[in-house]
Amino acid sequence: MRSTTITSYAIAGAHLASAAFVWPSKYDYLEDLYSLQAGAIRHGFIDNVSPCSFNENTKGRQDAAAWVRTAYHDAATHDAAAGTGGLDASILFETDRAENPGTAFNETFGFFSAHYNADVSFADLIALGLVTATTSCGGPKVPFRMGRIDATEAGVPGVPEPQQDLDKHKAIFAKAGFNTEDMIAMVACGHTLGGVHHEDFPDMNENANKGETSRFEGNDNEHPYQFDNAIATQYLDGSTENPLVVGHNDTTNSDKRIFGADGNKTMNALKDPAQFKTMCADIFARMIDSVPAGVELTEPLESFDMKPYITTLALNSNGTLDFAGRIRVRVTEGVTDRDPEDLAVRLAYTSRDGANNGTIETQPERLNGGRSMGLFNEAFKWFNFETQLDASTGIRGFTIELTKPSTGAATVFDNEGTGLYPVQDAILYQKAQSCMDTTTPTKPFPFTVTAAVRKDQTAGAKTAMELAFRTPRQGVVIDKLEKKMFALERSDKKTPSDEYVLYELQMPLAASSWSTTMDLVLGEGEGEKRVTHLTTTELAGVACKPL
Ligand code: HEM
Repeated sequence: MRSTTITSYAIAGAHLASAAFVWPSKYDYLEDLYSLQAGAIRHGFIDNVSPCSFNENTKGRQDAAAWVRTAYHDAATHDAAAGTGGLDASILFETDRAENPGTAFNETFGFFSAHYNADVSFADLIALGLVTATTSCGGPKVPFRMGRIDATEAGVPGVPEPQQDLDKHKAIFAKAGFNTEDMIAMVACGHTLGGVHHEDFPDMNENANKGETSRFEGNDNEHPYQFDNAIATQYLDGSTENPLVVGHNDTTNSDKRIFGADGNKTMNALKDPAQFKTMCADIFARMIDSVPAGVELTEPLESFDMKPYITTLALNSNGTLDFAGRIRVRVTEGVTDRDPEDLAVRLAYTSRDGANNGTIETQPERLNGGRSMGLFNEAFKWFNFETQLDASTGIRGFTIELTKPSTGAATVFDNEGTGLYPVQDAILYQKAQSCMDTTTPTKPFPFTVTAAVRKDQTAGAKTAMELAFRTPRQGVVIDKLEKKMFALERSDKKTPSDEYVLYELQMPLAASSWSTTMDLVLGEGEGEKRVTHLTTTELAGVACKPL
C-alpha cells in the first residue's frame, strides 16, 4: 500500500546515465568496487593509492604509478589490425620478460587479488586501477567501461623499452592503433607519476645519490605525486629532471625523442593544464579500451542511482521467510538534488503470484553517518530493511519509494522501467545451515551448503552449487578461477514450512579455495534461477545450525 502522505509521483530511471544497468547486473560487484571506497560500507579499492604518494612496502615506490604502468604494459602489445592483445590481463603471465622489469607488477596484482573473484575479470580490475590511481592523484575522470575478458596465457612480447629508437616506438604504438600525437600524449600522461627505479634500471638512474628513484617530474618537489602537467612544462622550459629526457646516456632518452617527435606540437598543447587533463582522459580511455576483437565493452560506468542489496532471503524456524537487505541511494552533490537528511525509503513488494502487495519500511544506517563515498565525489546513503514474509505467498519483486519527508514528495523507482526489482524465492540460500570446518588446515575443509527449494519447483529440476575454485599457478601470483557445478541432494530433514524442502551438499573443500564465491542454481536454460554472489569466506569456522 502506498502511503497517503505521498503527494506526487514520478517514475525515475529512463533519464539517468546508468539507465542501461538493470538490477541485478553482472557488473554489480564491479560497480560496488567503483562506488564504495569509504564510509559505512566500503570495499576500499582506492586504499593503496590514497594518498597518491602511498606505498606501504618499498621506499621510493608509488603504488599509483605502478598501477598506471601495469595497465600500460598490459595494453601496449595490442595489435589493432589483428584484433589481438591489449588490456586482457596477459601481463599476469609476462612478468619474467626483460621488457617488464621490477617487482611493481606482482605487487600490484597482489593488491588487486583481494578484490578478484568470479564476478569480475582481472583485466577490468587493471583498468579500474588506472582510473582509480589517476583520480586519486588529482587527474581527470577517465571513462571506465567494463567487460574485458582475461587471457589464459602470455601474449606476444613487444612493450617498448627506452633504448629503442623513435621509429621502433612509433611502430609499436601504430600497431596498437595510436598515431604520433597519441603516443606523445600517452607517454606524457603516464610519466606524470613515478619515475625510474635504480634497482630496475641501474645504468639509468640520475639521482642514485638521492634515493632509489629518479622521478620524471623531479625528486625534490610534489609534482610526481600529482597528476599534473609538470611533465610537459618542465620539458618545455628546460628545467626537467626526467631521466628519460636528460639521462647521461642519450640512447635511453626515449621520452626526449618521443616528446619531440612532432616538433613539440603536442607537448605545447599539454602545457595548458585543462587541455592536459582532457587529452589524458581521452588517451587513457582509449588505452584501457584496447581489447582483443570480440570483447564488447559497456558504456562508461556511472554509479547506479538506486541499488538494492539482498543480504538474506531464507526459510526460518517459524516457517516464514526472513527477508533483509539494504537500499543504496545516490546523494552525490551536483548530480542529484537529494538532501541526505531529508530522505525516507520503503519498498512496495509484490507476492509470487502478483495477487498480494505490501510495504516494507527501511531504517537509515547509523554506522559512520550511514553514508559511503565513491570515486569522483559520489556519495550514497544507506537504508536497511528486515522483515518476515509469508512463505506461501512469497515474493516476486519490489519497487522502491523514495520520499522527501519535509514535503511528502515521492518518487517510485521501478528498476529502469522494467517494473520491479526482481526477487526469486524458488531456491533460497540457508546460510545458517551452511558451514565450513577449518580446524584441519592441512586437509581439505569439510564444507556443507544448504538450500531451501520450493516444493512446486523440485520435480526433475537440477539443484546445484556452482563454486569458483582457486587453483594456484606456477609463476603467476593470481590463482586460476575455475567454476565447477556440484549437485545438491534432497534432504529428508523436516522443515517448518509446507512450501519448502531442503537440499544439501557436503564435500571436502581444498584449503586454497576456502575463500571464494559460489552461486546456488535451480533448473537450467531460460528458467534457471540463481542465488548469486555468495561468499564461502563467511562460513569459515562456522558451525551449521539446525533449522
Ligand atoms: C616508449 C614508451 C615508453 C617507455 C620506453 C617507457 C619507459 C619507462 C621506464 C624505463 C620506466 C621506469 C620503470 C622502473 O624503473 O620501474 C617507466 C616508468 C613508468 N612508466 Fe613508462 N615508458 C613508456 C610509456 C609509458 C606509457 C604510455 C605509460 C602510461 C600510459 C607509462 C607509465 C609509466 C609509469 C606510471 C611509470 C612509473 C612507474 C613507477 O614509478 O613505479 N609509460 N617507463
